[in-house]
Order: sequence, then structure tokens, then C-alpha cells
Amino acid sequence: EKKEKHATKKLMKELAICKTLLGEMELHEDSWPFLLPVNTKQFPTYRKIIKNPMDLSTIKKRVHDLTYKSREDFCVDVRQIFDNCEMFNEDDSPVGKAGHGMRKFFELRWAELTDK
Ligand SMILES: Cc1ncccc1N[C@@H](C)c1cnc2ccsc2c1
Repeated sequence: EKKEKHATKKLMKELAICKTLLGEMELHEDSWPFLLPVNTKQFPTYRKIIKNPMDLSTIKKRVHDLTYKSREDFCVDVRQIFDNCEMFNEDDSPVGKAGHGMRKFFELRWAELTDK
């Protein structure tokens, strides 16, 4: 059991990092396009082009539901948001620019929060 307790403690620490980062991203001025799932009525082609839709509210639910088994699982979903954004939006569009800004912010903070 000792090993198990250790793993659980490690996961809890990692999820705390994810919660911190998620909170900071939600407050970021460039987060507005990513807060909720893209509305397919507003963007009918979206589901055709984007195979793995992802957004911050979905990630928040997964953190809360303990879906993530490591901070890496969390990171994969966050990066999916920005990859989808680049796929669907022009770089110089408002949403495209917001995606680049958010990715920059995330990657910097992610590196800072990684154990030195
Ligand atoms: C991230 C993303 N990628 C592709 C399409 C949309 C979005 N975001 C939605 C929220 C969005 C983004 N921009 C606008 C502008 C008017 S409604 C609306 C909704």
C-alpha cells in the first residue's frame, strides 16, 4: 500500500498544479474563445474539420472528476485546444491571435511549474 499512497500523493500534487494553471488561463484576457465548447450551430463546419474538440470547461470537469492520471494527460488536452485553434483559424484572425497568445502563456507557466 505504501507505494499506492505515494502515487496518490504525487497525483494530488500534480492535480494542484493543473488547477492553478487552469485558473490562470481562465483569467487570461485571451481565453474568451476557449472557455466553452465551440458552438456547432454557429460554426457548422467545425466538427468536420476538428476531430478532437477541446475547451477549458471540459478540462475543468476532467480535473474535477479525476479523469487525469497525471499532469501530462492534462497537458495533452490543453495543447489540443491550441492545435484545434491553429487548424481552424487564420493566424492573424482575432481567435487565431488569442490561441497563439494563450499557448505562449501556457507553455511558459507549464515550464515554470515543472520540478527543477
Ligand atoms: C476557439 C474557436 N475556434 C473556432 C471557432 C470558434 C471558436 N471559439 C468560439 C467561442 C467563438 C469564437 N469567435 C466568435 C466570434 C463570434 S461568436 C464566436 C465564438
